[in-house]
Amino acid sequence: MSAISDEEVMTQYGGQPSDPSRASIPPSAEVVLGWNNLVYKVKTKVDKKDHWRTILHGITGEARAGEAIAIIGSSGAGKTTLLNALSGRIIGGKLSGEILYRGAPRHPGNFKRVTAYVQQDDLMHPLLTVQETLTYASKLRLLNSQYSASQKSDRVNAVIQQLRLEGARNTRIGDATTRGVSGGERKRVSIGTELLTDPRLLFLDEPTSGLDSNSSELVVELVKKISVEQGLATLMTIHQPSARIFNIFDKVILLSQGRVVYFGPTATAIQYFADMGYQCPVHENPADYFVDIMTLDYRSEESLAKSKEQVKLLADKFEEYSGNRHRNSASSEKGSISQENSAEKIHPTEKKLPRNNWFYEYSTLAERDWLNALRNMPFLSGQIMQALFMALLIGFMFFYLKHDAKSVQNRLGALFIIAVNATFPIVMPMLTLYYKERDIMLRERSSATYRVTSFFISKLTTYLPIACIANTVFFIGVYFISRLSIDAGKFFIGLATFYCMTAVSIGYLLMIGSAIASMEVGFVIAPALLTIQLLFGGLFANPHTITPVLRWIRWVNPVQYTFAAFAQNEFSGLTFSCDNNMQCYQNGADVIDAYALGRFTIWQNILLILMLAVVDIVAGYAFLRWKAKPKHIWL
Ligand SMILES: Nc1ncnc2c1ncn2[C@@H]1O[C@H](COP(=O)(O)OP(=O)(O)OP(=O)(O)O)[C@@H](O)[C@H]1O
Repeated sequence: MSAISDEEVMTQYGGQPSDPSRASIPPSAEVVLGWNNLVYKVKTKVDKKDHWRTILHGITGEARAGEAIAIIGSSGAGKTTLLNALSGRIIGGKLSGEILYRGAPRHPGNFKRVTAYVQQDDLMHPLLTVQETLTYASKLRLLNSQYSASQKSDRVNAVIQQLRLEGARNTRIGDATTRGVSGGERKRVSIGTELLTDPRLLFLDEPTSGLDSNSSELVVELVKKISVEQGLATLMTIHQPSARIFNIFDKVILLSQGRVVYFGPTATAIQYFADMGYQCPVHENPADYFVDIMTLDYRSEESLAKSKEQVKLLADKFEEYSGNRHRNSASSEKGSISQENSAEKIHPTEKKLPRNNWFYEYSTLAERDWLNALRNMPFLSGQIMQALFMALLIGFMFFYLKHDAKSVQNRLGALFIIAVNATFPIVMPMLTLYYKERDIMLRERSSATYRVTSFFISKLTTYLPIACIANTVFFIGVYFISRLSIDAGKFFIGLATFYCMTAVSIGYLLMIGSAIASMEVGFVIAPALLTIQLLFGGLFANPHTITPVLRWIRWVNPVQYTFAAFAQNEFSGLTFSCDNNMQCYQNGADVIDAYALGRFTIWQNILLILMLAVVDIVAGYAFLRWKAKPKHIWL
């Protein structure tokens, strides 16, 4: 990392940049992105009436190849909104104006291919190493028609080298609970996954937030260097950069209250403000000084009015300076009056992007999912340990069932608990995993990385076998310790029924996790619905006696079908010895009749369970598709 002394920094503002990598971009460099008179409004409520609040007021500018531009402003100035508008990621509200990519209107599908967006929070798989993260990203994002496997691997190595990640190559990403790479390295991996595709435009939202000054400087320096080397146009929002970081940028957009107060070379910013009477003190960080003079001062009514006036004056002066004032205000008016004429447009369907074939995508995702699952020891051991523990507990609770009258209740109890064990212990831990992975998927999908189907099927084919393995341990344990019918046919039919119930639970968790955006809400709804399944499962209340208003629940209750199948399977052919003078069930058929569990045959019950599994899985997929659908406003 090249070190710049503070004095050098100070002298550079008025003079020539000293580092060749920071040389000004030639004016002949291609304009990669141009934007003209961007106006963005959102609907808010004022005194219970709808009111359109303008967030961006007619913003104009351009980004050239090789140029790194900082968007600076105080909190709420509109930095992220501007970045999102330029990168095509605005959701809701009305956006008008013009954005051109290499002089032509953008097409959502094509634009995504040439842009990279690094979000503020780095959502990545914590158990994968840096190398694995980048390798899977390269497999998923680079087209097989353009890159061979070895070229993909070369690309990963090049990015690791460019972003100085060699030392962390084999370190896991980590998260709040597992130690992994440092914050700076994590940010660089995030940037690396975006750079793999060799984009023409790079957007970064607050890439230095949460990093110490050295890591922040390294991130910005590397981004600048890569921009120059690859002819990338880079735009990043940044909150009060240090003087050294400020100096790395070629240009700066100073935003206040959604208006541009300055857009131009970083090197001339000090002089520009000095000419207006705002001289940055010699030892003050210019970025701090600029943010200071363009921030509203809420300490008193008087100071607020004064600062508002100052911001207005600065923005007006800049409009005058840039020669855009007349055009901007005229079009801005037009934008605010005419909704119909605004360029607001939501593209529900994007032009089809070239993609790798479905099976390649699926197998890459499934490989990544299995790797993550096998490394997730707390989860895996938790699943197996709970299966073992519950098998022992329930097995010994109903230890060595006999064939007397008392065994009927115990047999029913054991069968019901087996059915229930395919619900809560499967759904709750896997739902936590699914929520995390779904969010990573939504992030990765926003860069058009892969299809929703390949993600969804990959999850299904990872979760289901893991749940079935844990459930097999449980089933074998309970079955033989409690000594349910020792008959191979009955054992395997019972196990098959149990697997079907497990499939319903996996479908159910995928449905809840896809339909309900918030994990907190999902964690309230999922157990509540499972409890209803349990209550109406056929053991606590006889289905025939339940009030007709609630009786329909049995039709959609997999626990009831599972319990009925288990009971028929277990009780068929059993006879019970009754004590003298005691009323009791003579045989299994009496039990099935008494509990109204014989409405459907075993195979019909299994079919109904499978149908419910399919309904849950299809509904889960439909919800996820709907969630993953881009809802961006496009210009
Ligand atoms: N969809 C929206 N609905 C309502 N208000 C919005 C919306 N989008 C942005 N805003 C408002 O616009 C202003 C600018 O938001 P933006 O996130 O762009 O600010 P920022 O400069 O990035 O701030 P920070 O540095 O705090 O992230 C804020 O006051 C924000 O509340």
